[in-house]
Amino acid sequence: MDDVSSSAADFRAGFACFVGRPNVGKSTLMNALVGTKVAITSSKPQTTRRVIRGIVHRPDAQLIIVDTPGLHRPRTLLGERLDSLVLSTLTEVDVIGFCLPANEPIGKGDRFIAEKLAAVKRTPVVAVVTKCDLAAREQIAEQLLAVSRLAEFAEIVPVSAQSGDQLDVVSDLLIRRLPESPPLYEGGQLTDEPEQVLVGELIREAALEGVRDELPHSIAVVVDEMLPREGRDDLLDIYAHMFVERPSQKAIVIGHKGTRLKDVGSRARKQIEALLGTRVYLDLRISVAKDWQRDPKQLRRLGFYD
Ligand SMILES: Nc1nc2c(ncn2[C@@H]2O[C@H](COP(=O)(O)OP(=O)(O)OP(=O)(O)O)[C@@H](O)[C@H]2O)c(=O)[nH]1
Repeated sequence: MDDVSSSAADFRAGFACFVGRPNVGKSTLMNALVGTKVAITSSKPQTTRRVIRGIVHRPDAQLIIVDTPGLHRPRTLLGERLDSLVLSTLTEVDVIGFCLPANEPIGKGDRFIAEKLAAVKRTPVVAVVTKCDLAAREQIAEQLLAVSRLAEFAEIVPVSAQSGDQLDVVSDLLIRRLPESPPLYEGGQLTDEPEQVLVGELIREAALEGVRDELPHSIAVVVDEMLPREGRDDLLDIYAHMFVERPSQKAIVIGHKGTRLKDVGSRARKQIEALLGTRVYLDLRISVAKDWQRDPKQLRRLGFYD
């Protein structure tokens, strides 16, 4: 049996979140740290709209990662809500990881976030220089220097989520800033995001595939129901609704004679089956919810709470 009393004394547990411009590799880094795919990654910005937690379990610590959407200037009501969500997350966590890619110069967006972070005085910020596999050694060195001039950071650490290089160092640096505390979650638990939300994200990801330029942020997904098929323990019925803002967008998602929608459904179904480890029947509908991004009532219905 483990000696619980002695290990509890040095155990650390707490919360971290990653911020950074869209597309800097926050979700990929979190997934790599946690070791399983819980957030959605894509090559286009702002796919992460919800706070998703992944948990790193170590013998000496438990690091609960809250993944935040890209911090950006508000453009729509949805944008404003996201930003206030991000800012309230920042004050609630024990440590913040500020991601800046190694292969792009520091820009306006990074400076904007650095300013916001400077206002959150209570929480230590570790600057994480991401995507180091994409940059040469000198470029990484220059970036580390540039980051050190950007603001005061508790630490600056280079990492590649792709190659796995320095992932353990990132964990260590974050964990060092957590309070001494017994574990907050049971062992083996990887995420406390309700499965329904993850399933919705997978569907949204499949629906955006190939049409991101036309419909960048105009698709929302609500999973109405997930339940085992009666008399079967190997099949799950999932009923989900996609919402777009205009009839023209609906036509794009459906495609010629419905071929695209069918394709979206089958791609999403495969991802969901991989996530849940069971066979899935997916009933996927699409509706127009006019200007849902600007309408507080619709936003609440679609799961974006105040
Ligand atoms: N080569 C390389 N690519 C990476 C690495 N980390 C992320 N990427 C790629 O960069 C792109 C963006 O990564 P995400 O993890 O979705 O970025 P994000 O910051 O979470 O983006 P938002 O959700 O838009 O805020 C994806 O195409 C990733 O595959 C890395 O370490 N190396």
